[in-house]
Amino acid sequence: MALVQVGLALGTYAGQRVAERSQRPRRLRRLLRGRGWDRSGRQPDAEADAQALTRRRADLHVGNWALALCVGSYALPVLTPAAVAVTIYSMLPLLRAGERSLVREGRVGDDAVNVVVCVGALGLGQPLAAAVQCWIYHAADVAVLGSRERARRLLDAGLPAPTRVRVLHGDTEVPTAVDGLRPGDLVALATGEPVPVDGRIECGSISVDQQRLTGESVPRPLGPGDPVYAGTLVLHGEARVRVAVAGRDTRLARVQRILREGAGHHTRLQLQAEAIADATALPLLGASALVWPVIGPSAALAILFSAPINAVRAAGALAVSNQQSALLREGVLVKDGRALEALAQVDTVLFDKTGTLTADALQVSEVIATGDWVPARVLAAAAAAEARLTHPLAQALVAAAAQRADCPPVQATATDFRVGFGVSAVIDGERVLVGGRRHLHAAGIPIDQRAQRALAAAEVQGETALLVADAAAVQGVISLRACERPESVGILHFLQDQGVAQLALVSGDAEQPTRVQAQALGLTEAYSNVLPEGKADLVRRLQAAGRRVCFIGDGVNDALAMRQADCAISLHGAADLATDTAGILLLDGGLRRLPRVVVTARAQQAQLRRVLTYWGGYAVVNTALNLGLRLGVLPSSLLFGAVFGVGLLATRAPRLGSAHQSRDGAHHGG
Ligand SMILES: Nc1ncnc2c1ncn2[C@@H]1O[C@H](COP(=O)(O)OP(=O)(O)OP(=O)(O)O)[C@@H](O)[C@H]1O
Ligand SMILES: [Zn+2]
Repeated sequence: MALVQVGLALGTYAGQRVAERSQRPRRLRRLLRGRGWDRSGRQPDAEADAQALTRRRADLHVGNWALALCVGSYALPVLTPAAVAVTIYSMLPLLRAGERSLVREGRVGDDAVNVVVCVGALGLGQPLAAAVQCWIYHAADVAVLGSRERARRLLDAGLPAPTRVRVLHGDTEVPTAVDGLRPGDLVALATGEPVPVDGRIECGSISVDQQRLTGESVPRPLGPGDPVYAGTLVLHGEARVRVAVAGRDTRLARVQRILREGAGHHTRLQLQAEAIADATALPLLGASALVWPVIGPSAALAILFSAPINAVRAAGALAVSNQQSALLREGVLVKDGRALEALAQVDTVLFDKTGTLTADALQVSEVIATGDWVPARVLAAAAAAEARLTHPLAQALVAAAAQRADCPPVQATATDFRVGFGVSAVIDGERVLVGGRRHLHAAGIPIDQRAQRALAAAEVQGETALLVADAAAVQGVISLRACERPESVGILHFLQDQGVAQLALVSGDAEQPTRVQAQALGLTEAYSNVLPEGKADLVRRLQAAGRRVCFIGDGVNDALAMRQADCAISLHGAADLATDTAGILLLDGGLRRLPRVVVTARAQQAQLRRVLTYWGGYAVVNTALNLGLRLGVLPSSLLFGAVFGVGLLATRAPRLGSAHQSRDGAHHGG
């Protein structure tokens, strides 16, 4: 009877494969047609995953029935044929996975173990054990794919998604589809409306809820000139917004794309667990065959339940995606789960100076003329040369010039920016340089005594001093002050308390201001005059000395160092997501969430370790019970099912807590 069941299972599988082969051309055609029709802009891989999830859910459904019928057949033996049939049907995906890894990849891995267990259990006349094994296989798949899908949907859920907006043509409002918006269009926004695009307010004032994008739960008042972003909501007021980008290019759309791409990554710990499972599959099968004559076929087969890789995979994926969604609700975008994993291990944190530990915006505190020019001309020339740059120094100069009545705007041409040095431009036919000492040295322009003194005077106060020169000599010194972020000192203390041994400031600025800033923050280590490649070298040196380095800074300017670091955190906000190299982005542009990220990273690591210990413990117990007490296939499979259920519940539990929190947060936000 049992052998008939095995024959039936293998026969059904073979039949299914033959039928599939004959259908393939038709499926291919359907697939091609599907591609052509798809204009929704969704990523094909996301779509494939969504389809896979639907299929796996159906498989799990069959698994449920198989389980129920097998249990039922103990009370009602007439159900046995149906139970066996449904169990065999539920087994087909496992057989296919086994065939794929064995035949196509030539690999004896966990899939092969699954097949042996299922077919073996049928052969021993224990369809229930086979059904349990199938059910766990399907449940784990659903959990993994489901958590990936959840990570993707993270931003969609509850997101205001307008379809029509009011576009202004002169003074008349024309209802237009969001898809038809173009950069430069003027859109009218009023209370209660979702912002459909990224743009700037032209007139009016509104307060917006941007919790979805930055985790900020307090409404933010905005006026003319302020940027607004798609995915936020107008809580109050009216405004006209000039569209900068719409559709697929908005910050929101880019965040969603990143989430989609990142959702597939596995953490190192997960990969390790899978590697172990794959490596132990063959020895496990061998051992089982070896002890067969001693402990009997049932116990020998039951030992194979000791490779719970599907369960480990499911628990790992759940742990990672849960933490990721909890963080996103607070405005922290984890692009890559591996960055969070690395962060848990970090013992050295390097900070960039401007915009990281200090506020983004600098203020011009003094303009000193040291040559023939008047101060206003020094500032006007500097502002003109920097006009097109986004560097914090450039923005400060431009803002300062705009505020002074005696600084009429002048035109610069042929501007050239050299990272870590400064800019040069041509103004009224004359070459002008703006930058630090390095920049002038490189251009061969001498720094005279007066300029030296002005530089030194600014730098002892911790200010960044820029030299402004024409082709022959220095014409003036502009000093800029950065305000510390109020939260910086507390956060540095927190990191020290968490056992981060080394904290240092790394800056391209001159020695004196860097040191003064570091002292003000209570940092004992500071590296100054470091160019971008130098920052990457520093990270490499520290790593060679056995350190695990986290670099926190501007994800675009410090790209080299960030790529080299074990973990990179960017405070660049989401302004330049596409070019940002950091694995973790603090979307509100501040450091306030950093402690939360560190705590979460460590919690996740601890959770993944617990998962591995839990299943490792189970493997040992199951092996011992079968070797010692000859537990057998059925009791062993029931034990497996019970341990799996408890483990899954334990992994899911924290999610309820964080979902609750976020609902509260959203409530306060409006
Ligand atoms: N736009 C600019 N205009 C003038 N000088 C500049 C500009 N950008 C950089 N510099 C010069 O290069 C130095 C290093 O700046 P850079 O932003 O590359 O380094 P950084 O390490 O990011 O600085 P920080 O630590 O202050 O953030 C500045 O102190 C300044 O002297
Ligand atoms: Zn910087």
